[in-house]
Amino acid sequence: MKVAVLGAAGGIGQALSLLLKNGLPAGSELALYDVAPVVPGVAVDLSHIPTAVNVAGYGKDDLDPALAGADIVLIPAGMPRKPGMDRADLFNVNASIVRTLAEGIVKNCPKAFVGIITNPVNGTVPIVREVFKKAGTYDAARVFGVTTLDVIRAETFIAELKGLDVSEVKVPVIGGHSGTTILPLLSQVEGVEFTDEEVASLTKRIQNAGTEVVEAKAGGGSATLSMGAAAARFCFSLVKGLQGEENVFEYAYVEGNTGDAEFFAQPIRLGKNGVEELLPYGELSAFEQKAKDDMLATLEKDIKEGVDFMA
Ligand SMILES: NC(=O)C1=CN([C@@H]2O[C@H](COP(=O)(O)OP(=O)(O)OC[C@H]3O[C@@H](n4cnc5c(N)ncnc54)[C@H](O)[C@@H]3O)[C@@H](O)[C@H]2O)C=CC1
Ligand SMILES: O=C([O-])CC(=O)C(=O)O
Repeated sequence: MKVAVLGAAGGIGQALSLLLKNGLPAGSELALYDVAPVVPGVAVDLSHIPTAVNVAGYGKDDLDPALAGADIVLIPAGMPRKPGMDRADLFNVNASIVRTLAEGIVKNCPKAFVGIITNPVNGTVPIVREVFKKAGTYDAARVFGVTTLDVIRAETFIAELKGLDVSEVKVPVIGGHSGTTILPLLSQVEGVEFTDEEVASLTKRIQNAGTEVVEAKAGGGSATLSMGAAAARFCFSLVKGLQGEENVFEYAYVEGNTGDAEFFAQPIRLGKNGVEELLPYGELSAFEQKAKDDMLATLEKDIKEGVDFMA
């Protein structure tokens, strides 16, 4: 198993790479690519951890060897938000970074599973699709916008509020990955009752959780450690699917079949081909239905921005 992390020297990249070094199956290869000159040092640093995962660092001119033969590519490369910015404000800088990296994937590992973390996820995932389509290598079952952070936040906040064991709390989060496009389905959380006020305030907190971190870091960036944990969880699920394990489920922003928007986070079953099955998100409460109806225009605009960038 070879996993490449593109943007590996950044805040997310380093946290994620640490978790992968400790958690990938024995014999795996971890390829760390970044344009920052510190990346070989990050690789040397990690290589001193005693696990049977081989780590190699690749500098800015070595995208091709970093990607050669990769089974999974995770992309946290690009600029994070500062206070006062929306994720959409990152589009101009990050769109071309994602395009270049996607072109590298086409050239070196067109069959890899690709997890896109770079914001704005609503628009960067369509860019990757367009690059792959142009090259004739697109397979919707292998391209994922990573929205796992929304899921783990929802689980954490609900467990805290209700005094539950967080490992037992499961929360569907559908839609996109910014503001109101993030839609937690609190009506489907098993064994918990919420008042209308709790539904309204929890939904808002989950939607604004990224901004909560951006403001707390006060100009020092956005979520990196929780995102590292979220991306590692998603990667380990991809690995389990690839290894033939059954019943591996996650939520991700994919070109799916909900009929809501071209790309939409929905439940998926993972397997050897990536998305093995697209699952329905079930029944929505009146509150959730309205929230979904209200945000679809924003999500569609974000998707169109990504598609238009490649036109
Ligand atoms: N999907 C999600 O839930 C989340 C997404 N993010 C996004 O992840 C991205 C990265 O965030 P951080 O790690 O905090 O930023 P960071 O600034 O700490 O790290 C970004 C890294 O990308 C590298 N980079 C820039 N251009 C590159 C290129 N062309 N090729 C390879 N590497 C390149 C930089 O050198 C840097 O090391 C941001 O766009 C951020 O908004 C952040 C949190 C959650
Ligand atoms: O808020 C941001 O800019 C980073 C992010 O996507 C998140 O933390 O969910």
